[in-house]
Amino acid sequence: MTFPSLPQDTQRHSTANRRADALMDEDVAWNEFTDDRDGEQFEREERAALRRVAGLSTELEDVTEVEYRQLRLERVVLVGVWTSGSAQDADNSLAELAALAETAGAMVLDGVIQRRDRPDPATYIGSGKAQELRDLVVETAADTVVCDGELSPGQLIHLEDVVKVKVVDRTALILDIFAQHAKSREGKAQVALAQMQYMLPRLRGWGQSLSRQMGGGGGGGMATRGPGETKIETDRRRIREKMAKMRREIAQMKVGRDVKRRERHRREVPSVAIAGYTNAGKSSLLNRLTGAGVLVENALFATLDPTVRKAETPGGRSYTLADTVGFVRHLPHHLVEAFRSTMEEVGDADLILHVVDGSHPVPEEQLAAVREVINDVGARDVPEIVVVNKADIADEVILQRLLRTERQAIAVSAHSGLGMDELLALIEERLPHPSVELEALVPYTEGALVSRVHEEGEVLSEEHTGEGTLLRARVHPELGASLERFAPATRP
Ligand SMILES: Nc1nc2c(ncn2[C@@H]2O[C@H](COP(=O)(O)OP(=O)(O)OP(=O)(O)O)[C@@H](O)[C@H]2O)c(=O)[nH]1
Ligand SMILES: [Mg+2]
Repeated sequence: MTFPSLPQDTQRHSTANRRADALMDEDVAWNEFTDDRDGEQFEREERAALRRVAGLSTELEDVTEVEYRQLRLERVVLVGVWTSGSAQDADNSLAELAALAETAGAMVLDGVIQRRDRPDPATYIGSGKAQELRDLVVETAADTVVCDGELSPGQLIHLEDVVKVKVVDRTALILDIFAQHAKSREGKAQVALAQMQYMLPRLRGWGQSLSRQMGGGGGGGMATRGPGETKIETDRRRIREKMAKMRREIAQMKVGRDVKRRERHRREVPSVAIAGYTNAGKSSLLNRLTGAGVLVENALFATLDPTVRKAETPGGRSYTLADTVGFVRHLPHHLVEAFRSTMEEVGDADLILHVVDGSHPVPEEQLAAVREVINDVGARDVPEIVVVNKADIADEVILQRLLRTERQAIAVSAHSGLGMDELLALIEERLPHPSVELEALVPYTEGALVSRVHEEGEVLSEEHTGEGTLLRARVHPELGASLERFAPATRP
């Protein structure tokens, strides 16, 4: 499946801004939400009931599938609540939501932002504004509203009641993109686990709606409980069982990866992890540095499965270079949890290349969002080089600002190759040095050992003598042990 390119449509953005202005005034009546039912709700209950039937009639695997297939969005309107920061921040956040929606395959028709202290506990935006949003939905013939945040199950339902089309939140959208992009068995399992975690509390919404429909609703025992609710209990239990099974499977897959990683450790091959915000150019950088041929796409989260490639410093030392999952602001917590084992690659690295898109209006926000996750997976102490990418199209002022404020930063372009030699030299400099320094006179019959010193260690000097190769080098302890017997006889 291919994804549409990111929104270049300035027309749409200006429409979105106008809309945003129109809705920007403080909504004073934010707590006027009441639970009055006026008959309109049946429409929503009907929709919920329809979705429910689709889920009921199939196996549990299909509940997940059905629910997420329905997220294949068509015509969407975006809505955000702006609680803090500048108007520009709010616009950027909505522009990012637009990019996410388009990556998921949706057509973005319009976007609105409401300024308020906090999201409305009942309907996310204020109830008055929700009505205006309903008008916008009708006017644009949208079939879905996407909210720029994580909504409670109740908020989703109440807002659906007002706008009368499907409402999804940022979390569901990101989960959906991840589900579309995961390729490996481990990646797919991780996403499925996160989806189930997200769905679990949201099944309750259907339960309430069904019990109301059935005239239930009280806290009665078995006898008064509607059949729908019983079914939901069964579903919940089965989802929990499936989640437990999934966790076990993921833990097993992790064992395989850990073994490989331990092997690299034993041989002390240094590891470099490429981390960074989604679409920053991480895969492009990996390709440029190693010719790896990893999928590059102008879409968010093109890469979900970590690719590890072998690379060499200009001096000939081997190291591994790993491409990783991109980060995004407000990455759903379930996903961080689910991808924890993958993210541990970053925590375990000897060096992080933190790639940031220099052509973004505020790259600092992306740097901060990524560092939050890096800290979260316990990689705080791993040395970092900030690689400011897309220098070919970046604003010079922003580039200079980043290079000034970041401790160790370098401007590059994965496209043009600008800065690559400097970056390679910098990586070599920052890689950890092997711990054993020694001198060895290796006979010419042991050429393989000399090659290993070049590949796995650092050669400080090399001299070809009558008796063999005289090396001064830094190597890891294991290789040091193999070289012990060739220690040159100490001269008097
Ligand atoms: N102009 C310019 N574009 C670049 C550069 N590097 C990458 N891009 C473009 O940026 C987009 C994203 O590149 P990727 O390498 O897929 O980014 P990524 O960080 O791996 O993205 P995800 O895997 O989706 O998180 C693609 O359209 C690239 O062609 C660069 O140096 N200059
Ligand atoms: Mg990528």
